[in-house]
Amino acid sequence: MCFPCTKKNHLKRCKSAMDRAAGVLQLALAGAGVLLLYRILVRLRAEASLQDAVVVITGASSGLGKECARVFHAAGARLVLCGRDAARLQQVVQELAANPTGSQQTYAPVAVAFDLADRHTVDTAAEDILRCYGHVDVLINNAGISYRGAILDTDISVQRDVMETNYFGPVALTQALLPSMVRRRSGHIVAVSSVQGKIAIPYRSAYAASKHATQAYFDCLRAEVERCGVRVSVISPGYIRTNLSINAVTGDGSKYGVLDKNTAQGRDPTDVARAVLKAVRQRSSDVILAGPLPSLAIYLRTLWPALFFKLMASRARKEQKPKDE
Ligand SMILES: NC(=O)C1=CN([C@@H]2O[C@H](COP(=O)(O)OP(=O)(O)OC[C@H]3O[C@@H](n4cnc5c(N)ncnc54)[C@H](OP(=O)(O)O)[C@@H]3O)[C@@H](O)[C@H]2O)C=CC1
Ligand SMILES: CCCCCCCCCCCCCCCC(=O)OCC(=O)COP(=O)(O)O
Repeated sequence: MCFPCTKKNHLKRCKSAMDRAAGVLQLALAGAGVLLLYRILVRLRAEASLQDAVVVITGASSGLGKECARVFHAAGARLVLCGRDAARLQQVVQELAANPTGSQQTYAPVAVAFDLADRHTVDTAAEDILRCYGHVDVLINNAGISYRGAILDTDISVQRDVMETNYFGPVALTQALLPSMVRRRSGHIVAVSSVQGKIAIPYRSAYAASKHATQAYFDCLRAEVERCGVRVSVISPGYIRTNLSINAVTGDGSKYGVLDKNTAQGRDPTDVARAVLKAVRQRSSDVILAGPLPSLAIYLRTLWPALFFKLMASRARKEQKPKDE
């Protein structure tokens, strides 16, 4: 009796079917092995790519930018660190230069200080950046400011100022550096956006609008320059433990000056910087670094907008200041 199928006189046919199945299984295993090997090789090739790479980081004087500087420095990148305050940048340069890491060859970073919100300085800064090493491999548009306020109480100049820093500044720097990347048919542009580039939360209009604009611009750019060998990643983190909320502007342009609970309890900036490094290594297009609730909110905004808007209106009512009532 044939053991596998229990039919009498069936052993021969059944055996050959089993042989065939074993052959198919072997082939599948071999295929999976080749695929795994290929992926490991692709990964190794990508992981090696940051040694000596010229990486420009804006907003490198504090928070996420400073942590990005640390992790890209440790990966062997040649850094150009940007921010408004030359002295704070110099401090980061010295900290990194004093910290050679492991067996990796590291380089002392260079600092280029300029104000992203000043449209007259960005082109000159881009020329200074290009003069450092002759080209740029990775541009990380990280600098940004936050905002707190009701639209009714917010001066239009504040709406414009936040857009200048968070949107037009990075766009101007990107467009100034892009032609050289396209000429070399190589480069990677990262935009640090936010969960608020995917969903808009009440009393954050200027910030959320600037991040939505960032998402849209860099999505367009990704599609347009892929054929030129230039990659684009948009990173959308949830709360990160930095001074962002302290530096936020309010409706009248004054500084908010408070470390919000959400920000204080946010992710470790080093972890987020590692995720930025991974996105560059893996050439990821769009990365959301958020917990389940914000991620669910992003899906809800697309799949059930009416419910999302109701939840946001209820949030706005709860946050409403007494003077608005
Ligand atoms: N913290 C959070 O919860 C989250 C942050 N993000 C994003 O991460 C990015 C980094 O913010 P984070 O590290 O948290 O905040 P920080 O306030 O610590 O860092 C902001 C950086 O931007 C620089 N900067 C601000 N304005 C300008 C300007 N006009 N020109 C040039 N540089 C400027 C600052 O440097 P200097 O003042 O010396 O010029 C500083 O280095 C931002 O784009 C933010 O929107 C996204 C999601 C969550
Ligand atoms: C099932 C869905 C329920 C809806 C819940 C809404 C959840 C909203 C999550 C919001 C996450 C926002 C992350 C923001 C990250 C960021 O950019 O932070 C920078 C800020 O300045 C944040 O300002 P905030 O005033 O919001 O602290």
